[in-house]
Amino acid sequence: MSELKSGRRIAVVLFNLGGPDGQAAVRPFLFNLFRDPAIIQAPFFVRYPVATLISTTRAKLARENYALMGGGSPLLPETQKQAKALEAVLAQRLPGDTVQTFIAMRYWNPLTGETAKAVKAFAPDEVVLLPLYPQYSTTTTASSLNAWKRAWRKLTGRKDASRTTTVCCYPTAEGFVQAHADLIRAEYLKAGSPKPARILFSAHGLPEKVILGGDPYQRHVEATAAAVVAQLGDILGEGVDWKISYQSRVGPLKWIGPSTDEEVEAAAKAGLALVVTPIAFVSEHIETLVELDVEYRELAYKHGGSIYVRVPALGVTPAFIDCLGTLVTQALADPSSLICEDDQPCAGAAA
Ligand SMILES: C=CC1=C(C)c2cc3[nH]c(cc4nc(cc5[nH]c(cc1n2)c(C)c5CCC(=O)O)C(CCC(=O)O)=C4C)c(C)c3C=C
Ligand SMILES: [Fe+2]
Ligand SMILES: [Fe+2]
Repeated sequence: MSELKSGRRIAVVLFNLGGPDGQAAVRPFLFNLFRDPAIIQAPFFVRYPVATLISTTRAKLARENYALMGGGSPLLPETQKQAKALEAVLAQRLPGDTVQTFIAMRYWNPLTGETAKAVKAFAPDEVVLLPLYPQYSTTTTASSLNAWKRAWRKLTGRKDASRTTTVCCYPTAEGFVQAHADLIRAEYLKAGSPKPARILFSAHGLPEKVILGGDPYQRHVEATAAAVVAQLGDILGEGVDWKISYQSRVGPLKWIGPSTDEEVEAAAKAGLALVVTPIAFVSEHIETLVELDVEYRELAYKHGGSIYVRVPALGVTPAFIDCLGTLVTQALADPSSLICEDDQPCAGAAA
């Protein structure tokens, strides 16, 4: 029997939010985002007009911001690089199997339904769902996984011969934490080890009511930051501290805090060098390249800050890709090993 015949066909589906691929896509992308019940918790007849209104009013500013990155979001090309790198790692680790990675975006191409068709055409024995959201949230992870479940069920119905395994979250996974710590240390040293300094872990925010409703995201972000801090004993301490803050607030609701803009302003006024690290995004996109690199940098300088260092997103950092590879092989070997790491199960654990 040939190696291929005896091996499994394994589809690994990477999930992310997606971003507009050009100026014309900005409004429909925003519409898709705001009509998602995971983002706006209201009945359809309210959500639809609200999505139309917000996507129309927000589109102008959003287009200007996407124009700063060449017109559209780099999220898909960045995710494609991660998918290729992961495929190479898995080809080495699972030499008897045929592994192919796929990308399913929630709000722009390649949309989940199209990806599900491509995965079906691949005829997998195993499907591993791997959200590129290390910290679980109903607004991201659950929304993406639910969209997948709907699309996959519609395509395969009762004839699904494959087994699906879900990696629900990995806020303190070893290689993920190590990759963050190494990147932070490298940037801090490159800046000349300034003191006094603050490492600011900036995560995408959420409306407070989402957290109060039981979403584990903030708890997961805090767990990630604590795990990274535990690796940074050599630079933290005398004259160097750390804090978590939340960015990218949208809409009139109260969001969790402290907000990154307030923290940047406060640190700059206090004469602290800032080392800002995106802790909940695993690739570069509008929230890192515009919000962190342009808006908050300007804010820091405006308030007297002189050193503002931005730590790159993880991208294809080998320790991170290796960690994704481990999550996939663990999922294949023992799906029950994928319980949430703080022993408080999140909704995705049973998916
Ligand atoms: C941890 C990741 C993310 C969470 C949690 C999240 C929640 C969330 N986002 C919005 C509104 C917007 N998000 C937008 C873009 C965007 N957000 C994330 C990640 C998380 N969002 C990513 C990866 C991106 C894509 C960036 C790109 O390059 O295209 C946008 C569009 C940009 C803008 O207009 O600012 C909006 C709007 C809400 C309301 C929310 C939770 C309720
Ligand atoms: Fe989880
Ligand atoms: Fe967002």
